[in-house]
Amino acid sequence: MTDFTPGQRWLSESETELGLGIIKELDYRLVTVEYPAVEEERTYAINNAPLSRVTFDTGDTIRTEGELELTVAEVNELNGLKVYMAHPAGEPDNIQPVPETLLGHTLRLNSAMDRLLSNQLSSNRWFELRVDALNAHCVQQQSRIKGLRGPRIDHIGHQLYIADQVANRYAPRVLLADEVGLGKTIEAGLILHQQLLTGRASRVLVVVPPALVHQWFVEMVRRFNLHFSIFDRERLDALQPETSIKDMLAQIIAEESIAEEKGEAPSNQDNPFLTEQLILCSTDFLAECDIDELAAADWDLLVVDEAHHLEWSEDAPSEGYLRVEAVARQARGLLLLTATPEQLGLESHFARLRLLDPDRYPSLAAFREEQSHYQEIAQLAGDLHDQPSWDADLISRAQALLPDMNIDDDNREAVLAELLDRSGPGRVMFRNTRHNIAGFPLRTVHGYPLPLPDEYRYDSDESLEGQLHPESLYHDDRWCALDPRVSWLEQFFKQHRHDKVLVICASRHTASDLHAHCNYKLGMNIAMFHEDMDLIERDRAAAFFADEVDGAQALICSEIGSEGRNFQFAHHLVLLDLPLNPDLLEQRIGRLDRIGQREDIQIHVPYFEGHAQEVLYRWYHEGMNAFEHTNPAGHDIYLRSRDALEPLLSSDPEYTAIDALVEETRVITDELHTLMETGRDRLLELSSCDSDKADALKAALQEADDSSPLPFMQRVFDRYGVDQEEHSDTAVILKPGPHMRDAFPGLPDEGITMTDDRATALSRDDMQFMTWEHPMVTGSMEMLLGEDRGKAAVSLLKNPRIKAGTLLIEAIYTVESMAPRHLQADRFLPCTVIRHLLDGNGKNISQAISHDGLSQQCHKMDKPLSRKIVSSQKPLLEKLLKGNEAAAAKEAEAIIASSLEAMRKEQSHELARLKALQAKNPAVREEEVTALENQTAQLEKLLSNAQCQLNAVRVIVAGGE
Ligand SMILES: Nc1ncnc2c1ncn2[C@@H]1O[C@H](COP(=O)(O)OP(=O)(O)OP(=O)(O)O)[C@@H](O)[C@H]1O
Repeated sequence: MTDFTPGQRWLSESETELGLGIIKELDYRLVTVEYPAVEEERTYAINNAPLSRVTFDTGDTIRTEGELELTVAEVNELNGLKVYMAHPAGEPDNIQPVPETLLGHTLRLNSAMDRLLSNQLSSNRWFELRVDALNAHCVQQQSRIKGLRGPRIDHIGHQLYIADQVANRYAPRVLLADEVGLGKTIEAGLILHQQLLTGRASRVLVVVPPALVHQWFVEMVRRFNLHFSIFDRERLDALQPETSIKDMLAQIIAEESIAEEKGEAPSNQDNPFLTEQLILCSTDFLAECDIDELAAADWDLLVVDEAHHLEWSEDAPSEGYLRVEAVARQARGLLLLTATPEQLGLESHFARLRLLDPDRYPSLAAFREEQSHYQEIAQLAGDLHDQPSWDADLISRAQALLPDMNIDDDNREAVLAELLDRSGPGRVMFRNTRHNIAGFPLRTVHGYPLPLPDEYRYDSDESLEGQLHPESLYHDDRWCALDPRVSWLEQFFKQHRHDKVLVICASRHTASDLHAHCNYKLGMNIAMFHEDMDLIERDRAAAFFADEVDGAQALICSEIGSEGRNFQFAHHLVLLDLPLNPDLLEQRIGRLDRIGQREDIQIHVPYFEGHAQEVLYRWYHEGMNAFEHTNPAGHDIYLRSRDALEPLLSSDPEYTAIDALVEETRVITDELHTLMETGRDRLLELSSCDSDKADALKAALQEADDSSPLPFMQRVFDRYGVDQEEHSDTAVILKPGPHMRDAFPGLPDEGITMTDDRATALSRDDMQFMTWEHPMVTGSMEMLLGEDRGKAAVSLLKNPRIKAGTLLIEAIYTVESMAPRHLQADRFLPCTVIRHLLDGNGKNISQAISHDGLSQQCHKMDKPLSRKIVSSQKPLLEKLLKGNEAAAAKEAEAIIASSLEAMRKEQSHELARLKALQAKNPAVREEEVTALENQTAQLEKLLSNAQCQLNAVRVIVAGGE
């Protein structure tokens, strides 16, 4: 077993990018290593920790924490720790003791050169595979469309645009508010995928209504390869260690008293939410769990779906809102999803925006005030967007709204972005509408007036609920026998025998009575979906409805079926009653009117004549045209027509009064639509999608699809012993081969079928979609690059035009910064490859001969001969490689300088924005400005210290023909 001593310096063999580790803790089984350069820790099993001890010998150069470079003159050891006696170059008398604990945390490794010179050689093929993996890794890291190419989705412009805008942000906080069914879940998935793939996030909590837990879980695995753990009460109980109450109390008291002594919050180490990185839970679970514990679980991103339920008012914020707020305050990033952000009114909408960006939205009064200027801003933003010229009038209007900004000819785009950000809903909210996306199916409504049965003639003092849903006053299903909607539905099912029909009604009692009636009395086979069923029953019902061959013709669901679910395979929607809330109506229609719907949508509304139901039907249809078109102003229309509407919902409304209501509603609708189209919605349209950029993204993704990883992976499979079998033109079957020594990333024992063709992947859920972002591909690249194989090789060059015996060196350097993940330094400096090809005089001739061209002529050289060549040429090889270090470093300097420039530009822009907000809003604290400045200083230091390392080297000896 290896002997570890706290304080010793070790290097992770598989993750050298962590820098020089320091042994922090040990027990009989585990060793914990701290990596100060990246502020991370790892714990390994002692008996197979992938660690190498780092020590230095006399004559070596060491670097101290304070970046002092010293030459080792003598090495001493004290209690298992090295103490280096070292001096600055050229000052041999100035000896200073340097305990190894004080060594710098980054390490300039030259393992490729060391391996070459010590004759630890790999074959030519391993070298080529390593270089190809390295190049591919760098291309992926530098790609503009990183994170967008792997998901199994169609390329839809507005989604890609939003994902691209948001995913590249540091700890994004946004409201995804596209209209119903336009793909908010997909946008959130794209953002998560990108953030996780780049390491910007690693801990994610997703909270969704109970009815959507399973759908989210499946969608995340199927489309994004993201495996969430579902947390519920049972899982939490199972995670709690069995402790007696006495032990538990003793433990709590002990922890609290220690924490109190140290003035700290209680320890997080038993927090059950830290046991998984990706957690999915329902809003019900959120309502009952220990919210402090959940909030303390160090989330990089919190995602809340159907966020319109977070109700808030200045005096009485809802419990649900407060709980989300508790987690959102501590989580670094936050994504809120809702198609109907104003469903519960402006206050709640404001409160959600404030959760996202408290600096930008300090008070409700200021928000109201800001909204009143939207038209003026939208006018200017629209002119900036539409007009080619940048005339004096436009400049002076822009200057008036952005007084602190330097406005000139070159920064038109920046001015528009700044305007949308500071004065419009800009950076925080995205909303795409059917109005700005072409290609959606038509919606047609069919009203069916039916006679009101005498049994439903209630007094006018009956509750609104009773008037709207007369069947709800029955305690059993007798109403089914007398309600003409039921016999109408029966006929409807018969006439549409071959169509799928979704039936939505408000209450679970109505749904289950109707279901029982259709199934047991009429002998039909219909599915049901309501809140009293457990999650598994509901998902089974939805799957039964979706089944094209043996499935149910219809699904009858209560209001919970109107949110989030995907039923676009049906195009007939029956609304057995109508909700009072226009946004809820939009949610209902949205089950069918969503991406993937291929037919025009038929909405069927049976209603009672001369009854509240007719009032609602006409109010929606004739007053605001809400069935056939999405209605962005629904909530406001409701607020303004409520006083005229509600009295008519009691019994026997006058027709003249209904006509008047309809007319009044039409006027209000026109007015509000015009206001929105020229104000808020125009601003949102400008900030939510830029079609040129979306088209460019689609084109880039198409190009990326054309460069499949399959040829590279086939070489990897060969090297690691994975069996490959052709499945079809576009797919391959992979299985562990008999000679495979270790597990291969992402390859199950029973094998897997993969396709690199997007269309096949979209139609075949049983296949994995192989892209450069698939976990099998990223995992095998990580495995390959973490190995020593391929770092040093010797090969034989067969080219008749090159004299036999000619020696070349192909040196592959990488430039990378070593920085804590939270700084995301790779935004500015992604891993970059520098290739030099040296001739025998040390001249770099890489421009003349490419790596691929050279590789075609490079062949295997047998091991004994390779070793002989290295041994005999060692001084020359060392001289050439050491001599070239300065040239490589110079090239790296230019790369580092441009990364520094990009970083300074971006950080100063952020700082200017924050200061501008601060001027407008005293809630922007000085500490935030200081934090940003500190972050910039840290990035400045870390990027300046980025290293250029020899990552792989090949000696090439020409051998004639
Ligand atoms: N890019 C895409 N490729 C393939 N399918 C997609 C894509 N975008 C959306 N879909 C499908 O369209 C449907 C609607 O998408 P999604 O559920 O993300 O919409 P939403 O805006 O979240 O809906 P809601 O407003 O109802 O919550 C889903 O079935 C989804 O799988």
